[in-house]
Parts: sequence; structure tokens; C-alpha cells
Amino acid sequence: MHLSDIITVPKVVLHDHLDGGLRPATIIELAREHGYDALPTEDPRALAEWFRDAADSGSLERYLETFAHTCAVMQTQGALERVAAECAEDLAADGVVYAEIRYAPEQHLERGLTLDEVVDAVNAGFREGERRARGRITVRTLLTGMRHTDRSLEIAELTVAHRDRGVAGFDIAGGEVGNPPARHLTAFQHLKRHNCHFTIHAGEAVGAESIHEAVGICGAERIGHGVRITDDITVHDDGTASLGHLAAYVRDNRIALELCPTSNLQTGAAKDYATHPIDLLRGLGFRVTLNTDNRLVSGTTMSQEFQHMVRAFGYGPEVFEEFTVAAIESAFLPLPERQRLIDEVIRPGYAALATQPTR
Ligand SMILES: O=c1[nH]cnc2c1ncn2[C@@H]1O[C@H](CO)[C@@H](O)[C@H]1O
Ligand SMILES: [Zn+2]
Repeated sequence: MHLSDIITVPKVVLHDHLDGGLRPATIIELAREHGYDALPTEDPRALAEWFRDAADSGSLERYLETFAHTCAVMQTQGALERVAAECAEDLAADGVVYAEIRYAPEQHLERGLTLDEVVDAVNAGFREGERRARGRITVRTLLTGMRHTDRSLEIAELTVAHRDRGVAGFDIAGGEVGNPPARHLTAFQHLKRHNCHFTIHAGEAVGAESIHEAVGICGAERIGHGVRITDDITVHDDGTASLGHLAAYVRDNRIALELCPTSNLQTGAAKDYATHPIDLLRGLGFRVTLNTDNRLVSGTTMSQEFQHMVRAFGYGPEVFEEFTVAAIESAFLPLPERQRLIDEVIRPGYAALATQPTR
């Protein structure tokens, strides 16, 4: 599949951080406006490289340190609106038709904004971005609680308060070691009481135990990464596999795994593309989705993630259609809207590719 075809076909991203995907030139401009002088360089190309290299450390903690620079310039209403609008534009230009973009409102209060003002500014930016993209993309947000702080209940309440107005659900993120999901149980209970969607970053830096807590104790509908579910899967010499109870539960309940291969290589959750568990998990019938995690920090796009999969596993359009439909089916969007995107956008987009003369 040519890159131009990969860009053209409809794609869905469920796991992409707003503060991990800024345009480098925008960071530099906003830093000047805000008087932030700690950027490692003021050259956009060099800055993009700096993020990718600094994040390429084999450790999730080191990967997360780079976000200090993006969050530093996302502290005003104007900056948040701009970053969100550009995010929608960039995704639309890459052929993404539906995106759930997450960020942690508590990280944007340094210059006096309230949590509600942060959410309103980001929502306004996304509506502007959708307009600029002339309706080619729909964006919803997930509000993230940081797992090392103690504001998750407050962020869960914020999610409920802003639901149906651009906010589709909740997530927790940040360093996984030492901050297990169940530490935020009251937040998840609040969401459940209000029938509100949530996903949990789990099984990235910690193994099956973290996924078990996320699913079995907290009740996550999807798993952010979840790549270490392989801890509960035994692959035998003859190629067959046995699933433990946790892996079977995740697979049998169609709990989506928000896999992000490039990010996994950077944080050490996987060794290389060719041995990334995505292909094993897909083969075993897990609901697999392909995502970017952080377009700037991981130096990637949805099309590039697709391309890596073409090279590693020889995937063609039928597999990408499968990933895209799986993603939209697991989206925190009302069923009729998901169905409309499948019938009117995704299926026709892949059908159009299939009828093109081969190039
Ligand atoms: O892959 C990840 N694992 C865990 N936390 C992450 C990952 N990517 C980003 N963040 C964290 O989520 C915050 C809100 O968007 C970011 O500031 C970053 O600290
Ligand atoms: Zn993430």
C-alpha cells in the first residue's frame, strides 16, 4: 500500500494526547509569547528531533519528562484553543475521520485558568479545527486524571459535568510504576454511578497485574496500551496459544486494546515492530486498535503507524479497515453516530480504494 493511499483511507484514533502532539513551530511561538525560555532549541526541526530522541530512552518516566515543555506553553485560553484547533487540522490532513484526544486539565492551571475554563478552551479549539477541516473530522475529548496526583475524583466530576458537550470520557495516565489504577477507585465509581465512559492506561510499564486492576477492579471499558496482556498468554512451540483468565476476559468481552507501537518501542514496552504483540493479539481475536499516543513525542502520525504495520506484517487495506471499524465500534460515541461513520465514511472510503486501478 502506498503512503498516499494510507493517508487517503479513513482512520480513527482513540489514543492520542493533546499535549504530546503540538506542532514544533507552535511550541516555539507560544514559548516566546509566554516568556518560557527553557526550550532545548528554537529551531522547529531540531525541536521535533529533540522530543523524539529524548523520549527514546526505554523508560516511561523519561518519556513523560518531555511533556514539561509542551504543558508549559499550554497555560492560557488562547494557547489551548490554538493547539486544539491545529490538532484537529493535522489529524484531518492525515485522513483521520474520528479522534478521541486526551489531556489532563489539572496540568493547565499555572496561569490562573480554572478546570472548567481549560475544558471550554480546548472544546472551542476543536470546534474551530473541525470547521477549518470542513467537517472531514469529528473530535471528542477524554479528560485525564494524573495517576501520581490526587485529583482524579475532581477530574471525574469534571468529565460528568461536561459530558455531551465535547467530552466523551475519562482516563488516567502518567507513571504506572507505584501508581496502580485502584488508587483512583473513587473516581471510577463516580463515573460508573453516572454511566460515564472511561479507559485506563495499563499494561505499558507494568504487566498483567495492572491490567487486572484496570479491568477487574476499576471496570475499564478499554485499555490504554494493554500491550503487556501477553504476560497472561503462553505461546507454544507449535504456534498455538493458551490464554489465562485475564487475557480470556479481555478478549471475550471485546475490551479494546489501544495499541501504540512506536510509543512502546520508545518506552521499552516492546523491542521492535516485527515482534510487537499487535499481530499475535489480532490473530487471537482481541479487539485491536492502532494509535499514535503522542504524535510529536513519538515522531509519528496515524499513517506512519499504518506504514510500520505494512512493513512489519504485510498488512493491507483489509486489515486497516478492520482496525478502523474496531476503533469506531469501541469509541465513546453514541451508537447511531458510530454507525453513521461506518456506513457513510469508513466503508465507502475503503471500498473506493478497492475499486481503484492498482498503482
Ligand atoms: O503513554 C503514556 N503513558 C502514560 N502517560 C502518558 C503517556 N503519554 C502521555 N502521558 C501523560 O499523559 C498526560 C496527559 O496527556 C501527559 O502530560 C503525559 O504526562
Ligand atoms: Zn498514552
